[in-house]
Amino acid sequence: MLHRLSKIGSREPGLPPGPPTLPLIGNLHQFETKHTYRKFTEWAKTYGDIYSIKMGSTTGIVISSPKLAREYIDLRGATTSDRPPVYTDELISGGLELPLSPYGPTWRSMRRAAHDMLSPKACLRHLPIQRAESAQLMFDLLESPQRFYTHTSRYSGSVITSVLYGIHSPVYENGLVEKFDKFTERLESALKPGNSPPVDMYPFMKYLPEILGPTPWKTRCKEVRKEQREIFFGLLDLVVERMEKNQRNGCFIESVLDRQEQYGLDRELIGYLGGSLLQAGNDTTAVFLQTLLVCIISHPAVQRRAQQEIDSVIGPDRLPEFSDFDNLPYLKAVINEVHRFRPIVPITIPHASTADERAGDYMIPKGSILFINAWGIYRHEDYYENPDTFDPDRFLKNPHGTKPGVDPTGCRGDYAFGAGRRICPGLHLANNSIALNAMNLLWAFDFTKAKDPVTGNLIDIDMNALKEESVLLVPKPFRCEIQPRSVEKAKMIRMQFAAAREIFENFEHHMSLKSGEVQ
Ligand code: HEM
Repeated sequence: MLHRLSKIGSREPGLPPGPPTLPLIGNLHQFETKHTYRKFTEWAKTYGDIYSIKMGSTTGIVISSPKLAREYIDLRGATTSDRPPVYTDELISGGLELPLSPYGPTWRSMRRAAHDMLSPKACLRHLPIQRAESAQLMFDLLESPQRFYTHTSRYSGSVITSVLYGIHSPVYENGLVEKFDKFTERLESALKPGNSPPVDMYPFMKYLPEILGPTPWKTRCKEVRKEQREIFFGLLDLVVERMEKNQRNGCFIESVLDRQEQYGLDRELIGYLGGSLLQAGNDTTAVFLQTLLVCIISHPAVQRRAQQEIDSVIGPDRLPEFSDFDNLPYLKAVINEVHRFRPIVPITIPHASTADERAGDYMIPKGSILFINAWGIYRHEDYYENPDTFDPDRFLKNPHGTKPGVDPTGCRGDYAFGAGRRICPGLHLANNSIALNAMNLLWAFDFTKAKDPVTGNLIDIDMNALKEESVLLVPKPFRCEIQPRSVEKAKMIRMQFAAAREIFENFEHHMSLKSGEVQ
């Protein structure tokens, strides 16, 4: 027994190398949960593209090159697509939230249904919603530019509530999107590793506190579970109610309810399927758009060049169309560079292995946690010239943005969306939103640093100021100036927004239903 205890935390023979460990805790003392991606990237410079860390008795394998991500995650999907157990999530959602659910039949049924809404072809059907919502985003920015933060959040949330539940969210404050954002903060706090004992690494701790006294972290999980179920199943009931009143609008949950036997999903799973897509898709696009703004305001020459390209292809007399994006190589390069420079989920969501695997001379044991270090991949000096510099041109010189002569195996622009069988299923929907809004916003507005009212000096944006509580890299709200580029463009935006009413009406039936607290 003592011998077994003394081995906890130490690196077993055959594992890839890694930082020195301490008994019982392994490497846990060496990284804070807040900026794990930075520590993981620093270690990759010392221990290589694949190394191991110990977290108690659990083994973590950190992968920090495109080649190895392809080899171990993409190509070995059959054994590297599980998720590590998260006890707090089990208490909250019983493992039914798609992004954290174990790799198995339930995950497969949910993922198959999600694909029917999120495949590239299905996403073309969602473009009218995205166009209308983007028209509202531009209108909102004309009316109250200083609230660009909540406007982008409303955009992102309203697209996903419209596509999933057929619910347009016309305002942020006191509406469904704000309610859900606030709930997400409570959920993230309940799931945050430091906010509960490390029960996943030391499972006996699950039972200890109950013997010793109150367990506020468990109480918090129960409260979050109750709130989550009220939201998820409240939204599901709203769709059912609307269908009973013959007020269908072709949303995703309607089609899942129509085909629930074919998908093998009961009411419980449909509730969690819709809810987890809402959870995963609600704020991610907004965070990307906020990050894009941070980057272009801090790099005015990049903004000017993207606007010049848009002006030469689209001109001042019409708004951009989705099809214009193919003719805007520099804007595409800017978007790729934002994903590379600041992947908003910097170590993606950890995968877990379900069988022993060999990695060259090393062993990856079954049950290891696999970290795809997207931040480290995109900061890899063998692959990228000056990786810490924001430079969209790298993607014009090479489709992967890499240095000349680099082996392109595994090089992709979308590690920000993860890898393998768990890769983000929302990436096509997100990419369409990003393309549309990047074109619209840069066609319509100039984004500049704010001026200090006293000194008149321009106020720099601190690119490293991030919201502490989120698991995503979310820029802290920052000050900036947003001006329409001409009076004529402002007029066109107002007309486009007025025309969008026709689309929105179809997604506002819920406002006449009795469960009308959803706004
Ligand atoms: C810029 C926007 C987005 C980014 C950067 C992003 C990023 C990610 C990442 C890194 C993962 C983990 C992948 C892995 O485990 O390898 C993920 C998973 C997921 N994302 Fe996204 N995402 C975005 C937008 C969306 C949207 C709009 C939706 C929904 C419509 C969505 C739904 C999901 C779901 C359901 C999963 C879990 C997949 C699974 O475990 O099988 N995401 N996303």
